[in-house]
Amino acid sequence: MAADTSPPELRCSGLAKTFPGGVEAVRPLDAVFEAGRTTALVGPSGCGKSTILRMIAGLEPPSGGEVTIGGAPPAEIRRRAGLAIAFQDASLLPWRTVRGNIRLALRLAHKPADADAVDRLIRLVGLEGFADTRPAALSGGMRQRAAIARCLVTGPELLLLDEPFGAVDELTRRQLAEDLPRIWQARGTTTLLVTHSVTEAILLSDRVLVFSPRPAALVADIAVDLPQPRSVAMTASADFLDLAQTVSGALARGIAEAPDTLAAQ
Ligand SMILES: Nc1ncnc2c1ncn2[C@@H]1O[C@H](COP(=O)(O)OP(=O)(O)OP(=O)(O)O)[C@@H](O)[C@H]1O
Repeated sequence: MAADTSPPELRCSGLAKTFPGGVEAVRPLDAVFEAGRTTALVGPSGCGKSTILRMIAGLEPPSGGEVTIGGAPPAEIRRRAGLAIAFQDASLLPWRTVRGNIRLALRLAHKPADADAVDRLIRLVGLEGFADTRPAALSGGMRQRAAIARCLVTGPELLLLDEPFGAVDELTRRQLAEDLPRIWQARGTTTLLVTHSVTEAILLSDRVLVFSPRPAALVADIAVDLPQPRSVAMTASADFLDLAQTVSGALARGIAEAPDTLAAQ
């Protein structure tokens, strides 16, 4: 792999956000995300996880601190189309088919149209038979899966996933949880994943960051040292259950130590 395409290290230094109206969403965050690793961000609803992801993507200006990706501001990785983001509301272009939306991502990233790669991803996310369907004729979960395929097709260096499986049924979710890490690990993609599911966080990641209720403050930084590749069957193992208890315990501690949370939500 050429040096300029190797996955970059992501660094948050004192990264903080207070919105102009005075809502404090993110307490200063110092974290380094190693290249090629997957980190899950978990925390109570509304704590500030999406705000962190948006600041990392350069879509929301921090009110304090900074984000650097490979030593440069987020605008740089966006300029070279090395960043892919899937948010909860899969924003597909309504007038394009599934295949058309995925191909467009390649075109916008100035990458060659690889019809085989597009079809492989469509199959991987379980949309075989819907390649020529427009978003309006898909379910919410199918749209999310199309958006995930669109993110992956460009082979991003940095992948930001915000509750990407929110509208996906349990069976497909399990399948995606097994299949997707294989893709991004094989490519050495640095991945950040926001999820409400402790199981998903552990299954998909090398590391879980647990945040307090708003304003999001880092409560725990937990290494997930389970072997790869992982399968859903592992969720019943003693090691997995131990980790799940550690993450749930940290979540509970964050809530207990933020007594003014309910009033502030
Ligand atoms: N543009 C904005 N202006 C003011 N407040 C905002 C803005 N965007 C988000 N917030 C507030 O910041 C807080 C954190 O929101 P954010 O979406 O980051 O939380 P989250 O942890 O991702 O939530 P969820 O898990 O429910 O998706 C919320 O209280 C939200 O209302």
